[in-house]
Amino acid sequence: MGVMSANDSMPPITPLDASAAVSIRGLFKQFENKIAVNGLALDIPVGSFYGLVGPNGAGKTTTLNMVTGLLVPDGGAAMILGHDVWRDVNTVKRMIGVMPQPSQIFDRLTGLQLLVYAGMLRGMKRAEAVKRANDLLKAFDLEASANVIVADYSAGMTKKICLASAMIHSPRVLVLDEPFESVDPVSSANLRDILIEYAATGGTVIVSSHVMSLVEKMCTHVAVINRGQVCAAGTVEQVAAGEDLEERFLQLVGGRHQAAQLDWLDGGAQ
Ligand SMILES: Nc1ncnc2c1ncn2[C@@H]1O[C@H](COP(=O)(O)OP(=O)(O)OP(=O)(O)O)[C@@H](O)[C@H]1O
Repeated sequence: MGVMSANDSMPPITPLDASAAVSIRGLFKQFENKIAVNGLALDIPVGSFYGLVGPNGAGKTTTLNMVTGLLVPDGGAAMILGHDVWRDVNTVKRMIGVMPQPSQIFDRLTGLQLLVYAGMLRGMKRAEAVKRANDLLKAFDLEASANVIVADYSAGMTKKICLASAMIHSPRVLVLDEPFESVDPVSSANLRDILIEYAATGGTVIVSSHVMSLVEKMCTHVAVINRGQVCAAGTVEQVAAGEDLEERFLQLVGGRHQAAQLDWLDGGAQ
């Protein structure tokens, strides 16, 4: 093997894939002196259930915010179903459903009102929005709380109403940041079924999650993100490479250290 020149270490830049649900090249974002996303490239096929995993601060949320047109990148390009995200942001926003953070919703509305509002905001007629809102409340086990204001929901219920509000306009791509956090096992199994069926019928789901067992169980594909770059991506089987996905994740991102470093903790002994 010859000596590597600077050019050898730079991967060739392949063009954006217009047939992908999401195609990203050279995405870059810096906050003051912190590089959050560092030349990230990824293709997410249509109909896939794609997991984004990575340690805290790896750049997952920053990437998703840029790809969904919520945050302007410092460099790079992204396409959703063939449309350039920043040149054509309104078209892109019509095609995607982004789960809002609980702090971003109008929580003085009831669950039903919030969903109808989300539907009408996307241009739906009130009657259709009400019908779909009721279907979603039922699917998400929230029927009994339809007329309760969202501020009085538990954390898991709030998460579910946020997810429902991202789905009401039947988007072609769903982008979900930590959708299962605080959601109980029964609800999360129901949500999983809804999302798997949505992907099986041609929708694309992108989830960021720290729960490796869930990613392994429900995702068709996974990308491991570390320090603002993709360090492995492909089908779950390809990335796991014959091992448990969590084990593989730990190998890829490193960072395990000895618990003994906290010897003062000492089981709480005085
Ligand atoms: N608005 C901001 N201002 C300054 N730094 C930021 C901002 N947003 C993110 N960062 C920094 O960018 C890096 C990537 O953050 P990001 O939220 O994208 O990570 P993440 O992979 O989603 O992490 P987590 O798994 O903990 O949610 C972190 O170091 C974070 O501190």
